Amino acid sequence: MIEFAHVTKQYPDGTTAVDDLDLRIDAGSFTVFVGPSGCGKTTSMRMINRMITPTSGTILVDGRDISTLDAVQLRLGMGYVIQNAGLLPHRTVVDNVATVPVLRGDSRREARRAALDVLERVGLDLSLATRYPAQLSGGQQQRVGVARALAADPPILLMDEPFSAVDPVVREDLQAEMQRLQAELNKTIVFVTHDIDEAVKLGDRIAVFGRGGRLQQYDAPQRVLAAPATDFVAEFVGRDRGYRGLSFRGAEDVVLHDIRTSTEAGLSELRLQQGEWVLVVTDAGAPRGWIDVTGVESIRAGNSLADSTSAGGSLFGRGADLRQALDSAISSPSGIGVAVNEAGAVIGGIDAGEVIAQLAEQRKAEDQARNSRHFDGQHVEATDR
Ligand SMILES: Nc1ncnc2c1ncn2[C@@H]1O[C@H](COP(=O)(O)OP(=O)(O)OP(=O)(O)O)[C@@H](O)[C@H]1O
Repeated sequence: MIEFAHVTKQYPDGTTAVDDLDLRIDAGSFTVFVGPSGCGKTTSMRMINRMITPTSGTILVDGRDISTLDAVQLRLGMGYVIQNAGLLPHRTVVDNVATVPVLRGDSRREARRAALDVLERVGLDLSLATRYPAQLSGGQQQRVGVARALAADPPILLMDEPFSAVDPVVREDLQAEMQRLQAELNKTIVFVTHDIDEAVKLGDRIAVFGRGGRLQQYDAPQRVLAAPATDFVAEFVGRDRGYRGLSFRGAEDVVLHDIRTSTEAGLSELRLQQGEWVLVVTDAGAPRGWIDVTGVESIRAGNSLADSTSAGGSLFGRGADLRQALDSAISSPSGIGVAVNEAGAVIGGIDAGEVIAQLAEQRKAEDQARNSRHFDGQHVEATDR
């Protein structure tokens, strides 16, 4: 467990970067520090590994005041990942990852063998292990950065905007990888980002920092979205917080309808009215794109399938949430969101109205549950009297 008790950091020029921070981070939790630029997230994180010393207050790790511990020993128990990975340019990937275990006293051979295991664990192709960092993509470098931080198997992982410099698609991959790794490793992770979507996606709890280094709210992400503690938090999480909140609601109760589908070979038989859409699928049932009457005419005129169909919207599968289901419907040219099974074959569709109806049902059930709790409370009070 990591505890901040009345921690303040003032820089020599008088800037208060962190103001009276009180925070308890449970062991094994994924905690995200989020907030706009300059609100003290990085300063707070760097005080955990003593790269920065607080002006006042105490930080405890597993009950021990870190100012009384040896800084080098302390850091050996904390992996540290930064933006752009911070790899040593003149060392190969495998030697970058082996750095800390070697410092800790492992033999180079042992450390390299362990490094290869960790590289595999973070999803890096082992053929890249003998390359130098400059010969990797940004996303690959970031995976190596995570592997390096994990190499000495520290109980705590500090990650400072680790995915900010990579493109959105790679970033989603890395986020998914982090979620998978955390489920496997159960580390205490502190993660800094200014991106509320990233915070909501990754955090068990998120700490929202405001201007002047003051903590505004420390809560589960769904609570931050549903009940912002201050106007600042409401403003920071943005106007579409209701939409983001959909990601905490499962789509398993949404009823799927049959969708009209056709294989490419079947298209010549197709008779469509204006405004009707058919989903073109492979022989195995995987979606290839939507086609309407204009597309069918285009096929008959000899154009290719790709030139005659509209690319499908996002797909959703088992375990999807309402946000993914709604996005699938909204992004689909036909207005129908497509659900697929694990093999990628179409199992049905929904329209946006049905997702909204599902949301209303879930809310009604929650209201009823809340009301029945109130009644129970009154009942207890009445009999107590
Ligand atoms: N060495 C320093 N000397 C003086 N002021 C500093 C120093 N380092 C940071 N600050 C100031 O402290 C405040 C908090 O900075 P910090 O880097 O912790 O914020 P942050 O929330 O991590 O921001 P960002 O997201 O931009 O990295 C800012 O006003 C910053 O300018």
